[in-house]
Amino acid sequence: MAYRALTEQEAVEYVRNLPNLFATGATLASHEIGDGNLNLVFHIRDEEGGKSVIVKQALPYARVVGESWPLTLDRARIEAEALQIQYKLVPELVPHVYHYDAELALTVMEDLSDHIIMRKGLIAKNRYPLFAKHIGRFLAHTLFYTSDIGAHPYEKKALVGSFINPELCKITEDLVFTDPYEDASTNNFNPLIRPEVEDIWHNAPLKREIAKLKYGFLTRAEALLHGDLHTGSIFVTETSTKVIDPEFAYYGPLGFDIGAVFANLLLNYAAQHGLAKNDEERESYRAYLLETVEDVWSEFVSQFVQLWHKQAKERSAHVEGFWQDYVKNVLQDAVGYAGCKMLRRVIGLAGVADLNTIESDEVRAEAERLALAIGQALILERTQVAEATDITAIVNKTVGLVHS
Ligand SMILES: Nc1ncnc2c1ncn2[C@@H]1O[C@H](COP(=O)(O)OP(=O)(O)O)[C@@H](O)[C@H]1O
Ligand SMILES: CSC[C@H]1O[C@H](OP(=O)(O)O)[C@H](O)[C@@H]1O
Repeated sequence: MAYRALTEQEAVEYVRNLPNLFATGATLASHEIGDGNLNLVFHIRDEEGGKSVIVKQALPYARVVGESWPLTLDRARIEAEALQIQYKLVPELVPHVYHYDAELALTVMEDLSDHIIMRKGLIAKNRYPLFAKHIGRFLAHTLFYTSDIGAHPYEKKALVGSFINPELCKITEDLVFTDPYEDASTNNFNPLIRPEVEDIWHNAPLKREIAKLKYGFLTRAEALLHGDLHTGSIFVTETSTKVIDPEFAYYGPLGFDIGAVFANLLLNYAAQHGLAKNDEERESYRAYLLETVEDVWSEFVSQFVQLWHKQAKERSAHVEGFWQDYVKNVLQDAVGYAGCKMLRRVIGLAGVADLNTIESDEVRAEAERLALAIGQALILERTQVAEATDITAIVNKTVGLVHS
């Protein structure tokens, strides 16, 4: 069937014709529930039997802007293939793909509506005791087994070829690494923080460090990344974690995915200025978020190093001292990328609900100033970071400076 964007009814007819999903004649209800920046997402449910699926379809443009921003449909293939690779590595942490249709650029997958999008959960100040363990495992396994250390050299090169994702990478290159640091037309920030934003535009040492981080993103094909691992791409419950939406997947530096997780926890940390009901609640939730950042790193590193010792295919992996140097670089990259991702969410095109749900412009501006200060400190101080507690120290020091 030639490409066209489906209506809710057409999505029902589409899944009805797929084998082994719904009983013949089932009454299927369909709702378009997409709230992301790019695609259509249909939730389709058998009203009697209760079974449900998700149909995600790429539009030939970026939904958030409209037809004036054309965007490749190949992102649906990238997403479906990345989900399938991740599912093989960590099946409990990724939705099951039932069907992929290249012509229609759509994927039919497991419905995760019994989970909550983590960003919403953090805004509600929920705590997820197993999240760090789960996401540490997701990161360690997906990054290790697709890297030059854990994959066969031919397999790795073939994967690099399949995941050339130029248009989606260009979005990241522009929106994460370029536009926020100059007076770009895509920027969209609270007018009250213009002085702080202009300081960033004129901060030459900061821009030099961001240029280095961007160059790493452009050139270092280290592992198959999720590519956009923010808390809006993670579904959670108290006992389960599922990672969705890897349409930005490509071969890049490992620290980029880990940094995305750090950044989004720390954006919520900054937003607690306006989200928490009182000082006690704010401090307690912030402590939880910092502890989670540390736990994500320690879970990742312990699982990654274990895989390295037991499963490495690359012989140089066993050269004395190499794994320690490698892991230190990943942490410092993650800290730098976290900083860029914090700055882009405050200054650039696509903001985050954690900050945007703060109603008062003045209170939101205070939270945004803190996010900008933390982001800059992470970028500038990343090369001194040797363990995750150093991230906590940078955040605490920055909070002290902002409030002194
Ligand atoms: N597998 C799924 N199960 C349940 N809901 C989903 C699923 N995938 C996506 N959604 C819903 O659709 C929304 C947008 O999905 P997402 O993949 O983030 O789209 P986009 O690529 O446009 O950002 C999510 O926030 C979530 O509410
Ligand atoms: C014009 S795309 C902006 C922004 O949206 C993507 O996120 P998502 O698809 O999860 O909403 C990605 O972060 C892009 O940078």
